[in-house]
Amino acid sequence: MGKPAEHRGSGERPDPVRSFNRWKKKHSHRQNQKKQLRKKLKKPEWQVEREGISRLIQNYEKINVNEITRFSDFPLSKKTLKGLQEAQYRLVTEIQKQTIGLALQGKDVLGAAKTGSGKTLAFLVPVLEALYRLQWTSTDGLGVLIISPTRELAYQTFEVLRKVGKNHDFSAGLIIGGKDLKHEAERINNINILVCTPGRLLQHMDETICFHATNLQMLVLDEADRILDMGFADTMNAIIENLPKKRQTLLFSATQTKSVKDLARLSLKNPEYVWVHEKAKYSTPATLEQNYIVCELQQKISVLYSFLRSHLKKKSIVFFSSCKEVQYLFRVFCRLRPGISILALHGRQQQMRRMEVYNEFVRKKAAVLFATDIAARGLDFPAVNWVLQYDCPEDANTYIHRAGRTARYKEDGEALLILLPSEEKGMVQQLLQKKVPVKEIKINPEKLMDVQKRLESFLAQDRDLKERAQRCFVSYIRSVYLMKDKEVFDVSKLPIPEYALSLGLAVAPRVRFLQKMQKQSTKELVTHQADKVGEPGAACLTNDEVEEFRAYFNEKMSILQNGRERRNSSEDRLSNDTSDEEQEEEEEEEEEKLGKAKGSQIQSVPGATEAQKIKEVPVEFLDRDEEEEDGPDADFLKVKRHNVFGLDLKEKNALEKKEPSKSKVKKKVTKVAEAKKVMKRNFKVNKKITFTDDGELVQQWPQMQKTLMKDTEEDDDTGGINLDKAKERLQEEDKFDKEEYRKKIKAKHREKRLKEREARREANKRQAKAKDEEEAFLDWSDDDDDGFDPSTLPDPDKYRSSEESDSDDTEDKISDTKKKQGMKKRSSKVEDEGPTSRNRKKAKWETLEPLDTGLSLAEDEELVLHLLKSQN
Ligand SMILES: Nc1ncnc2c1ncn2[C@@H]1O[C@H](COP(=O)(O)OP(=O)(O)OP(=O)(O)O)[C@@H](O)[C@H]1O
Repeated sequence: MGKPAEHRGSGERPDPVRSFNRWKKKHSHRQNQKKQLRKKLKKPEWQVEREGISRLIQNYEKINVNEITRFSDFPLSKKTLKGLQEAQYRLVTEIQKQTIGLALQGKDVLGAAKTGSGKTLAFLVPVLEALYRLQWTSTDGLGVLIISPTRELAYQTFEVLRKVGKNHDFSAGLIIGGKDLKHEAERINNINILVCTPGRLLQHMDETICFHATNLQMLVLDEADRILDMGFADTMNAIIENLPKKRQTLLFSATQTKSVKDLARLSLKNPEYVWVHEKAKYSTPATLEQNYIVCELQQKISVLYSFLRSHLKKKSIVFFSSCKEVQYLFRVFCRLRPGISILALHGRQQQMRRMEVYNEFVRKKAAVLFATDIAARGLDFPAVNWVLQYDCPEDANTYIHRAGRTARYKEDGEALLILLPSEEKGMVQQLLQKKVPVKEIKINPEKLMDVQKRLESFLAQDRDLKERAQRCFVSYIRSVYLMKDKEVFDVSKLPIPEYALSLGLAVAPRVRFLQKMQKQSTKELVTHQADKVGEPGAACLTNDEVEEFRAYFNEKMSILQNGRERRNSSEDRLSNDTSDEEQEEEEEEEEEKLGKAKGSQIQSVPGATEAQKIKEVPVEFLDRDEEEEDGPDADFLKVKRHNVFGLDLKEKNALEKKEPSKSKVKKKVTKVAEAKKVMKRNFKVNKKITFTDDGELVQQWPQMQKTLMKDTEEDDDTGGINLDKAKERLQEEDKFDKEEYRKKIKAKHREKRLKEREARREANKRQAKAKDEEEAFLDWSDDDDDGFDPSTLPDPDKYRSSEESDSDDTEDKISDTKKKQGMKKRSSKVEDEGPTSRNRKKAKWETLEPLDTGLSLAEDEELVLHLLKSQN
């Protein structure tokens, strides 16, 4: 093949193998020559890299934001671009487009963009490029510090960094606490890019000897406004003190801080402020549908349950205001079995558990995550359909971050906010001001499932769960009480007893801070009134004014009074800080006084069943099959589009107000009135009676007064405490007790003497029998001598005191006396023995106190004479 036909026949065909070998030789020679030439011309790798870097730096100035659509349009290193491509990031988002260029140019940047818009890459790409530019190595130490407000967010950022930076040679570390500090300290010095939480970082700055940040090139604050707010202020100040002033700083958040003070603290140099959605109509993603419902506090659990039942195939996050709420409701909902897997994430969990939950929720397709605000910022759980804000967020910014856990990067999502009637006005106003488009929707009352009874039964069976419910109760009320925005959060408007019932608690636990608040407001009121009275020319209070004051006071204090009433139940006592019992007692005393001052204004807690009735009005009980699917319940919130039933919760509540239930119109009963009622009926409250073995009745509580004074009956009718009378009565009681005690002791002594006499008589009889018996006894005493231990002897002092204190021990003491008599006998035997042994025994006995037989002197003498006689 390949040769002309005429040559074939002639036989001069060249050998193809030979010609190939010839060609091969030539070719390889040429290749070798080329190689050698290239080798001569080739620059070292570092040099090539450096040249590449300088080309990149030159291109930084040429970056034109308008021309950028892809990451590759930026002058980025091949290693970074490769990492981005491998992670499927090609097109840039708006915040990435606008900030990466500025950051590459070495400027300080404040970047703000809606949730889920890709801020993480907007700072990670410049981070990698910054160190690449400087050809950073592990020996150069810490080059970039990325601070996140929560452990989960730091972990997530670290994971993204690992993904996009995998082609670089830098070392990256995650320092978030919950792990061994020593273990971290060993590695921290080799880390080039450190992702951390503020607290743990400061701990290392303080405690890890070799750790320093003197070479730091860049500081990144993710969720900057959160990190710079009051909660982290001190920690951040301390961290910043340890950082070099000459560095680049990047701040990112969906809700940006503009506080000049904060920025000055961070020593930013002419920062570039980039708020990509500043001119957008809304501050939340366009793909996020946002609604709110208004419902009573006591209905919330049922609303949540009904919501979950109607979204069984969705992925949702439910936000609560406190860890203890999450802890309790997580347990309760697991028991309620709504038909969807439930997870809980809060700050009181162990770090390992937090990570497990985080990863589990990332993996799940349909699940619900009960979380506190630690999950509100930055977390990027994939494909979350719903965000339900069970408790009203602290402010509009918190709302934006929470809601932003759904509808991320071009995805759809829905957010539902549950508001109490008292929170609605203030919160909705704030949201609208922040350009958050929220609409009110209604719950379909027919789909609302009441779970209170089930909760009650869970709590009746499980004491631990009950305690959790109590903690949840206090914790929620405290969270409302501590909120800064008093226009939205008014603790005095919370229906406390009804809320307790809705958690399954029959009695609302005591809430100490409310009591303190009560005291404070009382003081304020009193001073206010006193000022009024003290004013020159101020008229004395009229009856109307007194009534007005009462009404005002009543309204303000009703919650606190309810709390105090409940506190009387010892079983349901729940103290927030149980450290100071005395103080508690003082407080109780003061409150007693306060109670007296308030007189008949004290409002009683509505009975459990009554409150339940009120609560149950708008709720329909639907006993549904646990395993029911999405279908039948799916229209739980559909009424947002059409209020098909023409009746919403608000209207129902209004109806309720028009036709108040019996419990509502019921006259308020004061403690005094209740006590009088009880007395009239001649009841004895809280009386504990036990029966002795002989069937005798013994009243254990309240302790019976033994010295009944004649005027007791009269006194009781007057109500209150007459201190003088009480004192007298106590003294009388004291005398009576002493007298009784003396009698008891005398009787005991008498009994003892009789027994002794009896014993002596017996002994006389026996002596008369024979001397042999006596010798036998003495022999036994001698045999036992070696094993004798003086410590077994009764302590005469003890004997005396115990004799006085406990009559039940009489028998033992008598036997002790007998032993002592035995000892006396033994000692007389010792007299008969040789000098050495006698001395030894003596040494033993010398340590003993003179024995007290418990007999009178005459009787003792008689006994001794008798014994001597019998020995002779
Ligand atoms: N250029 C991109 N191309 C494709 N996906 C991207 C890009 N940038 C970011 N994403 C994806 O968008 C999602 C949201 O990104 P990111 O978590 O950075 O948002 P964020 O703005 O920081 O949100 P938040 O304000 O809630 O913290 C992530 O899943 C991320 O992988």
